[in-house]
Amino acid sequence: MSWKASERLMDTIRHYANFPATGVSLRQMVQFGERPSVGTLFRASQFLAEELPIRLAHRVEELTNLPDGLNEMPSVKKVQDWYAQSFEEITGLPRPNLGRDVRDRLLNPGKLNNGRGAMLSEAIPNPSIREGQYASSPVGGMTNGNKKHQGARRYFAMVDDVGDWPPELQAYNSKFAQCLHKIKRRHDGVVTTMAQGILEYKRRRQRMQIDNNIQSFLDRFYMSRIGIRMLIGQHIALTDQSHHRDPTYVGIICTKTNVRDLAQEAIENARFVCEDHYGLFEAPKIQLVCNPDLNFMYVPGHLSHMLFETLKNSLRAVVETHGQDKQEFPVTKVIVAEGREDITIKISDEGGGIPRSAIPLVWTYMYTTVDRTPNLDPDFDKSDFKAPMAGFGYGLPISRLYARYFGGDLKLINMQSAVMRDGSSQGLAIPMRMMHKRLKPFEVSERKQVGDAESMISQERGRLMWDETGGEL
Ligand SMILES: Nc1ncnc2c1ncn2[C@@H]1O[C@H](COP(=O)(O)OP(=O)(O)OP(=O)(O)O)[C@@H](O)[C@H]1O
Repeated sequence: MSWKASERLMDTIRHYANFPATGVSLRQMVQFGERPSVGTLFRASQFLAEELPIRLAHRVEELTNLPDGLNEMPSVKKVQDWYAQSFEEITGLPRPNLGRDVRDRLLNPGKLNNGRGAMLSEAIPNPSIREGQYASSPVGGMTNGNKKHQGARRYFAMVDDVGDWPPELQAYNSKFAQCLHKIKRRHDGVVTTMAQGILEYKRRRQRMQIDNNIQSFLDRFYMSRIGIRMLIGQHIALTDQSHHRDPTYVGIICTKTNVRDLAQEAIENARFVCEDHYGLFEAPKIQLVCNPDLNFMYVPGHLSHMLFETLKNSLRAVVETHGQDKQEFPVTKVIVAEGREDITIKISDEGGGIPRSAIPLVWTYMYTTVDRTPNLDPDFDKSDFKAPMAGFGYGLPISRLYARYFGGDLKLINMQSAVMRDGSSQGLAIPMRMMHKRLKPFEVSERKQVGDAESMISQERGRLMWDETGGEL
């Protein structure tokens, strides 16, 4: 029998939705170091045991209140049930009964930092996000900028670790991590199931596109999901100390993410999917220009996702513009620029670009130029799921959320053009192309330049310490 939320549970969820979420900065996440102690992990578990239900409750509330019958779509209801069920599991997990001395010790920051522990300075707001851009207002009208509340709970707190901790702490830590693991699995299919829900809605209402309301709901919803999964993934990885880990990792954050290696891997994956999809002997080539020693602190999984999605788009555009039966395709270029403050990855292809009128649409969910959206059957998010070449219209908007999540951005610079048969005007120098594209897009297309879309992923380096999204996630 399928799970169903009781009225009592829904009441509790409504209560939690009154509280604002507390943002956690990347810097706080890496303060745990490679091997956090039982006490420190326990404090983090306590924080998450409150924070995650608050975030989940916001999502349940939002899903319940979706307009125009979207909340009634079977797939939307399914997602809502997942959130409610996960809420129930976390809040229902029995906490250990701790003696006074243990509780005091947990609050004692230890000897680090002159006895003040490793307390962190305030996170600064995420520069890529306007205040409240992805925030939903808590039901009771409290604002997200509720500093008093935010200051009261801390994700990272170093505790006095001299001596042993009672076994209940360790047992709770691993129970909590197991619970998070199960939740993470349950939510694997959220993006695709929501996509299915939007499809159901579009069919039912005979809509071609979704409106602004739904678009901003989805932006908030997926951004929140990135935050929740980041916290869950990080906590599971920190708790799992069973195997010897790479010393450059703190949880799922790599303090030395090597951009070239990641880009190379994404190129191979995207080319492989492209060959497979179009039945090509060899996918169009991709040239990578990157300093091999370029490292920065980041979540490698996020960067891989953005690169893979944008590269797939470029390859698809190149193949479809020039024809599947071509022997040689124009080379797509991936150029990684290392500035003092930013790392920018520019992907330029010669795949025909995007009509100007469609540019605003590429950022909307479910906009795709693929004729037939791949079938979304309920089990397709299982591990044998093969990444499709394209078709959901999720690649760009979700990748941009990933970029913004830690203060970066993803931009598309477009120069739509007809393909010149002789290909004579290829190969304009990049700085010029940039200038043309930014300042005089029409002039470029009048020249019928064969050089078409650029995706730019940028991330600020070095100072990655802001709140996930200024508090809401
Ligand atoms: N480099 C590009 N050149 C030309 N058109 C592009 C390029 N990148 C994206 N587009 C257009 O933007 C649309 C939306 O892209 P997006 O990545 O969001 O979705 P998709 O590729 O269609 O599907 P998926 O969700 O599976 O990635 C594409 O269908 C395509 O028409």
